[in-house]
Amino acid sequence: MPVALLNRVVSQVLQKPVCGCPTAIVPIRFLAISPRQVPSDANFHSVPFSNREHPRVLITGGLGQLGVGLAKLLRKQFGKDNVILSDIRKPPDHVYYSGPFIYSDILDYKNLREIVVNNRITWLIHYSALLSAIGEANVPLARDVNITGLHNVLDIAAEHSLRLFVPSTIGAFGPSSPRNPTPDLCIQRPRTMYGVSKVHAELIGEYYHYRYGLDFRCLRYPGIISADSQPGGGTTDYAVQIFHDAIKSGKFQCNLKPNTRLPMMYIDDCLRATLEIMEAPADSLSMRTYNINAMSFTPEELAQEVVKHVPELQVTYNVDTVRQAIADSWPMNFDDSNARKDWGWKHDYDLPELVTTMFNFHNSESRIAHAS
Ligand SMILES: NC(=O)C1=CN([C@@H]2O[C@H](COP(=O)(O)OP(=O)(O)OC[C@H]3O[C@@H](n4cnc5c(N)ncnc54)[C@H](O)[C@@H]3O)[C@@H](O)[C@H]2O)C=CC1
Ligand SMILES: CC(=O)[C@H](N)C(=O)O
Repeated sequence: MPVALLNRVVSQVLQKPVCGCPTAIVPIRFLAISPRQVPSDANFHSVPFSNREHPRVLITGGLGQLGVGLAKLLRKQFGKDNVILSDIRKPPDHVYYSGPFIYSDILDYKNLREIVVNNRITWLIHYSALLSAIGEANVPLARDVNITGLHNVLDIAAEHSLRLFVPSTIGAFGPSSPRNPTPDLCIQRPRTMYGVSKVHAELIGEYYHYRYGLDFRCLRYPGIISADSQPGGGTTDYAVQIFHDAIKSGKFQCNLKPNTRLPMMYIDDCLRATLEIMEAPADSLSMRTYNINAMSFTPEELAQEVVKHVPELQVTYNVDTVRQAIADSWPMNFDDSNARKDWGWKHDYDLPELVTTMFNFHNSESRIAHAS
């Protein structure tokens, strides 16, 4: 590329758009600075995305606590065949027959690229990860999946002009962050591999946005509570387990201290927020990574609410030192005022509604089980 043209291109790239952030306005291939070393004349197979068309969505790590519910929500909105779930695990029957499923290991760059190309993907929701507690139990694997896997996803998303969503977490903060409340922008020095990998995801995602024009969007989720899916090895898992144990045995042994306060959210709010940030006009986003919040409670406060539905519940405490140390370094309350201001984020579920909804779900499930 001649120097004069290159200079013009670079100065265009650094122009400030309406949202106030410099965004690349020419395709990466013209700059010949693609994130992977691909030839500058390569055909990227990118499909122009028009607002009138439904997006073609790929969800990685889709068989965990959140992916199946998100696929259901997105399929309602965009059509069953436009949303592909993927994972390295075998899907249960009800998932396999509910819409497209494909094997995808995010550590296999070529396979992931092939899936994106062959299915004309325009949105990528990157859910694969090892969560906080399980990540501490297997640090090398957590590093591979959460960091190397993310690099594959980022490069493919940049090369194919995808809109990319990567969730971050309250775990991206650490003991030196302000904990009550924790704002969007503050010191982030997490002490887990999970947290370190998520800070890395936030930073490199934003870097790709400014450097290559990648449409990167990121929400920091609190601990998510769901009725019909199991958590995958995190510090906030107790807040899901208590419902199962209350119904099954009337006894619950909590692995965090009774006064451990953490931000939490019901899954429906979390999935709706994810759809909303993905659909938000780019010029409404003053940032690319937002805190979102709904409620904040301790195990003791949750148990008091659960006892209203299961009065005989007995709660004991047997503290897991690894999880407790993680929880003690995380935010107690999350400040999500920027999300509320910029793109209208609003949660629906506070603690009482959450608990009632969880019991309504479990009661209807057990009625179905008894009837059949
Ligand atoms: N569930 C929660 O409370 C929160 C979740 N998040 C984030 O949301 C995302 C989804 O979370 P969950 O569904 O709870 O996680 P999960 O742990 O339940 O599921 C993760 C999935 O990733 C898959 N996976 C692992 N290695 C893989 C690989 N090499 N290739 C492809 N897939 C692989 C696993 O098989 C699993 O199904 C994660 O990125 C997590 O960090 C953030 C904050 C809170
Ligand atoms: C809050 C999270 O990111 C997750 N649930 C975990 O506890 O690791």
